[in-house]
Amino acid sequence: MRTRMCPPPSAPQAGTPPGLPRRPCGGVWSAEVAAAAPRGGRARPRAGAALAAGRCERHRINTSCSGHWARQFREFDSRAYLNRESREHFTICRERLSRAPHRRQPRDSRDCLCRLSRVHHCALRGLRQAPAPLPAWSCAAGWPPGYGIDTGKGRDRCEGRSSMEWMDQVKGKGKIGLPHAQNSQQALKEFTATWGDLGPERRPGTSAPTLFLAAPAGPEPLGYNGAGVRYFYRGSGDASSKEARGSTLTGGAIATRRHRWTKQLSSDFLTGAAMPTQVGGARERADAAARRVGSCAEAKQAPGAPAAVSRIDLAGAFDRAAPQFAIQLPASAERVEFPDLLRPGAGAAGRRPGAAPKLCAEGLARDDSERLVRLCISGEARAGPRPLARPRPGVHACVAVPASRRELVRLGAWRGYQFVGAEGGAEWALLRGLLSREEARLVLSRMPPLDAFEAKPDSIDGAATHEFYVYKAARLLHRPLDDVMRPAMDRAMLFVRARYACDTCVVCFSLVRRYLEGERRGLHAHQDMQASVSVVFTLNSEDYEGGLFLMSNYSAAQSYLPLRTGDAVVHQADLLHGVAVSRGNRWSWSLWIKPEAECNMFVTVKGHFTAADSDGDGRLSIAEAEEFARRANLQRPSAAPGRGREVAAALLRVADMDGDGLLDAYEAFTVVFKSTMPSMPPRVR
Ligand SMILES: O=C(O)CCC(=O)C(=O)O
Ligand SMILES: [Fe+2]
Repeated sequence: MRTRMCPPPSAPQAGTPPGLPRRPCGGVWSAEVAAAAPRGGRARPRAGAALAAGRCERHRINTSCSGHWARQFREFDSRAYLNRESREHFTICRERLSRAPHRRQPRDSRDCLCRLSRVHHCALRGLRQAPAPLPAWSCAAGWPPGYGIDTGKGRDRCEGRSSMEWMDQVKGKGKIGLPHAQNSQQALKEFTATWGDLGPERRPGTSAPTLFLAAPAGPEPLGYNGAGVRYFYRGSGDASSKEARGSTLTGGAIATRRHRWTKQLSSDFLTGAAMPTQVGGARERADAAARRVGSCAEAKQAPGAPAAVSRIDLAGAFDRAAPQFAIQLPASAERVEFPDLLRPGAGAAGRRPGAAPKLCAEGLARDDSERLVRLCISGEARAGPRPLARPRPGVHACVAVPASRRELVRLGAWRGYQFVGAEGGAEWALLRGLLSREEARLVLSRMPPLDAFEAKPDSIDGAATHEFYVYKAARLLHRPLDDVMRPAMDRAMLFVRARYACDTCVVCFSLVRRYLEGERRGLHAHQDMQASVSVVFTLNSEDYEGGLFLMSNYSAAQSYLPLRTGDAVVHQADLLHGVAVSRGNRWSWSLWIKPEAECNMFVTVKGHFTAADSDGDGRLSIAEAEEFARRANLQRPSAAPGRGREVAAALLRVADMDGDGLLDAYEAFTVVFKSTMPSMPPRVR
């Protein structure tokens, strides 16, 4: 291990404060270091911080130079939120430095460090000088212009918050950077009002979208998730590949002009794990990762065990940074025990044994118990894409069930329990057995054939929806299902009308979703922006593991509601939720409820679409899109009056998800959908 200083540069150094040695790797000491330097002594900033801030200081490196260099470089490259200018600058720096005097293989860690710090320094200088500053709203707490970087140490210049946390807050609550918005609904409303400004050509100085995570000059393709929140692309380590720009920040769907919608695991944002670096194959990678998570998280009924006992096999590899899994508490469970959590060496060949974990909490899960239980399992994980050199102790898996309290509810002749809770400030209610078991059985028995289900790209993840509509825009489409669903729907509406100030609310959409093995395994975390109130019924909890999860923000752990067949979850558009099924086939039935006038809008939009589609081929060309935009009164703030073609071009750019240059009805509806969000009626009870 060496601790020598870099050789002094031959040129005299300007700007070296008295009391400090000549700066070893070129440049000047930062004011911060100078201030921290003891009189006549030498500053000793922490090595990591010093590197990240571009200072060169005594530093010990105990690893091979090239490996260390490469690792640091990769980290910097992938973590920095670079806008285009910074990225170019960074690339130039990298190239220049690779041709610089240090080009020869570094002889030791000292040379390595010098080169490393020079790259950092150069790149950071580039960042500071980036001509396109981040807009003021990029961080409410005042992220200085031109400086948007996460050093990988979890800190940035955004008032001490890591940019990760900051992003989190933006995505989860929509509050940061939105000085006028009181809540995410309002924020998103403001956001969607600027829909026309989506697009790569947005320039600084134009009116800023209210919820926008990228520098205006950032990598071009932008997309938004189900909540209407736009993400920008994280810089990729592979600068040579344009496709690599598709590597995304986190959860939700990303749409680009060039690429179809891609899936993304939400967990990788915080952990940095399983971060796909290229769009090509991102879906496959996400699927593989989902499978990995699924396979490690099995909650099984032990063969021959009494029905009340459930067993968890932590099998296979799981994400060491954020292993998560869900179990369904068996409906009949009185006591839930996990006697054999991890059997060392058991299972698939090549699996590494882990130290036996211990149960840190156990819970009772009686039917209709006062609260839903939460179970945690602690242990040490050795599994993973690469075994950990030193397993980390601590809680590695939690069967997280949101906290709740139980209340008795009467809805007409129906009497039952509701569990109420809140996740990330968004309230939910679980109505146990709002649909009776018999009704659930009838619903399943009347299910239309699989090919009658829609397979359009889902607005959340772009994959086939596999959903069947019983009502669309309040119009009944399938009587056989409605006949058996109606009593439960009426009960749900009694509940909704009593709980929310929404007298004119109607069931605007009623749909069944299926999550079949080999077909669809889940739905990314999202908010239901298409409904004022959503009601989701569980139709067959016995047949699958996993299910509906809630999240308090996009980086938070998923907590699973222990739903049983017939249970209904009622929530509003602010609840972040998704679906993950790790085994079996799942069916759910959702009601999307909104004020009648807002619901009728779909009929109006459909009328506009049909009227604009002059050749009747079901798809709008740019000329037809112009007519559609005019009729639907879609506006683009920065477009001059009378510039209809410009509006239509922006509309196509934003809405044309399959990139065929035309707008089909689904694409047109989606964009209108997102630009006209429902109100969120206040809760009255
Ligand atoms: O299938 C479910 O349980 C929920 C579906 C959902 O969240 C949605 O369609 O928005
Ligand atoms: Fe949803």
